[in-house]
Parts: sequence; structure tokens; C-alpha cells
Amino acid sequence: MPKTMGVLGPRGTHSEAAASYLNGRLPESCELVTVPDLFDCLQEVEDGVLDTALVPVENSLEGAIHITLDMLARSKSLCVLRELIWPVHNQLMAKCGAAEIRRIYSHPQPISQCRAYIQSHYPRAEIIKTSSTARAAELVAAEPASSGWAAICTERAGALTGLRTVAAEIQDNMANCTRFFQVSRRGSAEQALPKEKVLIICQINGRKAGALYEVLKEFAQRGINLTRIESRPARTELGDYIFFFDLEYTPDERLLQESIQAVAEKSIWLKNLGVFPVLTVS
Ligand SMILES: O=C(O)C(=O)Cc1ccccc1
Repeated sequence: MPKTMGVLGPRGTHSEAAASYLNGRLPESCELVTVPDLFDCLQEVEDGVLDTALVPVENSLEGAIHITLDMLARSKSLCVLRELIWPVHNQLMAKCGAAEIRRIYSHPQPISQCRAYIQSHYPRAEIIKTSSTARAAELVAAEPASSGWAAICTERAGALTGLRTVAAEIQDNMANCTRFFQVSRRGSAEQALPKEKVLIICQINGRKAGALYEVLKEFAQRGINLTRIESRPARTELGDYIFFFDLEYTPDERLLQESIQAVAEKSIWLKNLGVFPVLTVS
């Protein structure tokens, strides 16, 4: 039986497009399963309902996808298998013509990615946020053209639901791309994947002067390059934070392990989400 890979659904999301691409490059392709909510999608991997999932983590224009980071931080069993950097193309799709559009539906990320376009072309349109871009297309398709509703979505979501392209490539920056993580449960990881990055999540004592500096020093002293630092509320008390460190893999594993161990000793808790390769699609 093929393994299952969860993606944010319904069919036609950016996530599904990215997962189809990745699937074609895996040693054994998976059955793609759409899940309407990102939280549920990750929870189903954690619970063993799905074998793996491809989930967005960060967009080049809009930054972190908080629900993904929060789930990774609180999960006991999730690890990262692969990272995929995916170019995001947003289309304005509707049944009506450009001049009739009064309301625009989409996922919060594409709404932000297309802010300048929306402000200059539809300053008075009502903006409605949806759970995914493909869900936006479904909602628009269920209404007559006279509703004046439009969706920002993929070309495929529009085609699947019978919408026409009103405007193509409406993102504010043509280099718009999203980082996805393929996640699975610890222990189910595939063997011998190329090693390019490591994800560490930890909580440090934010009230102690120099606490973050002390942690960064452990990486700096060993020449470990950080490619990203992100912080999220620890969800304990106001002012408590969790830090996400993306580290560049170094073939000198001893240095890497030493730095992680030293950071663990200075942290309230630390989790290593694994070593993984990065695939970039241009
Ligand atoms: O709504 C979608 O199509 C998604 O897959 C979520 C998303 C939105 C924008 C960039 C990447 C993923």
C-alpha cells in the first residue's frame, strides 16, 4: 500500500501543487490526502492516521505560518524529512468580469501577498479570509456571476471549480515563494537522505540578561551557520518565548552535536526536529 501524504485541501491548493511536485521526486510516491485544516493535517501525522504531510512554514513576503510552528513546537513525535522551496503564483479568478468584482476570497497569506494589487485595483472590495485558496475558489464557484465574488487561488483551483482568470500573477513580488516542510513521525524517517539543514526548537529563560546571546554564542564559537531564527510565544505567560533555529549542516557532526548539547544545557527544554535536505524549485 502506498504511504499517505496529507496536504491542506481541498484539491487545487498551493500545498497540493507543491506536494504533487515533491511526490514525483520521491523514491516511492505517496497517495495525496487533502485535509481542510492545517492543524488537523499535522495532528493526523502525529496520531498515525497519515504517514507524512507537506505543510507551509514560511512565505518570503509574509513570514511564518504560525500554526505550523506551534504544532512543531508542541508535538512529541513530529520530525522534518525534507524542505521544499516552492514559487507561489496567485491568480484572481471569478465567474464575472474584472469590473464587477465586489468581494475577494482567499487564504490570509495570498491576501497579504497581493495587498498592493488589491489596493490599487479593488480598494473598496470586501476581503474574506478562508481556510485555503482552493476553498475560496469553491465558495466563489457556488454563487452566480452576478454575486461579484472572486477568489485569489491557483490556476488549477479555478479550473477545477469552473472559474475564469480575471488577472494572472497578481502577487506584489514575482519572487514570491513559500518554504514547506515534509513532516513525519520520528523513527519512520527514510534512511540516507542528503543532510543540509537541522531544525532546533527550544525555550530559554527570556528574563535572564544575555540568555539569547549565550545560546547564539554556542553556535558562533563552533562556526555553525544559522539560516533563520524565529520566535513564538511559549503559551505559558506573556513574555515567555520559544525559539526556532535553522542550522546549516556541517559535516563535522561532532561540532554540531556539541553545540546542540550546550544549547540544551542553557535551555528550559530543547527539541531536535532532525537533519534534512532542501529542494528548491525555480
Ligand atoms: O491555501 C493554499 O493554497 C495553501 O496551500 C496555503 C498556502 C497559501 C499561500 C502560500 C502557500 C501555502
